[in-house]
Amino acid sequence: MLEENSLPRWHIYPDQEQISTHLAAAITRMAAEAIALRGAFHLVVAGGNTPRATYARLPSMGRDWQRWHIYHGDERCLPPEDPERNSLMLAQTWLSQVPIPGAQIHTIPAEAGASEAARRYAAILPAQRFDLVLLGLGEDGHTASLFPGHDWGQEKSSSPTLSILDAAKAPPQRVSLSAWRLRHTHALFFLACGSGKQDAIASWLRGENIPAAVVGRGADVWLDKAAWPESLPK
Ligand SMILES: O=C1O[C@H](COP(=O)(O)O)[C@@H](O)[C@H](O)[C@H]1O
Repeated sequence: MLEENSLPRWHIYPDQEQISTHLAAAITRMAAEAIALRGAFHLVVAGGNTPRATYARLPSMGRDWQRWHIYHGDERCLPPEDPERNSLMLAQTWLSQVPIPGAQIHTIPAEAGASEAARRYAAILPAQRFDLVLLGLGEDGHTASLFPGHDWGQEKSSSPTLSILDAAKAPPQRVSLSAWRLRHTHALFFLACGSGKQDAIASWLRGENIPAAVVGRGADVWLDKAAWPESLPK
């Protein structure tokens, strides 16, 4: 269970190849545990580029696909066929190759615009905790589409989905699950690879008020050596 006040656990791997293999194995293990305990696996997926290699390993490692339910942590407000859509990346790397029922793949209808899509997505989210939330890390410390200097929806009373109209990273219009909804989960993983993530990791370790640190209290953080700040011991 996610501890409100505990520190993250840092898991450092030599390279992205190894991290992807171990992370895909951990996801499929958690799926098997959730299915054995609760009959289903409710997973929130990260967008961006970093998780591609992990997702590409899942078709050959996962099983019981009929019991998987997929949600997005965030989406960019672009047409569904735009190469920058997180849903397209997920379909191309993983979901088109496995028999998860279409009704259990919950894409954010971001092409409808941020406000409308956030409103519609809030209505389909389950009341119970997710089993696993997988998140990425932006170079500025953002996670999902929760950006520094914005409202992250940390309160239980906040809307579970947020519409973002002026994101610091393109495209400016996005939809994100709130910080509270992302933390309403049995387990929380972050994935960060590459030297571009060093500054964000250093801010997190210094205890700065960045979205990843706020959402990631008590999380497991999977990273490669290149993402670990050079000034700190590995
Ligand atoms: O814009 C986004 O950025 C983060 C990080 O992406 P990456 O390409 O650096 O891995 C991602 O986790 C988020 O889902 C995405 O929409």
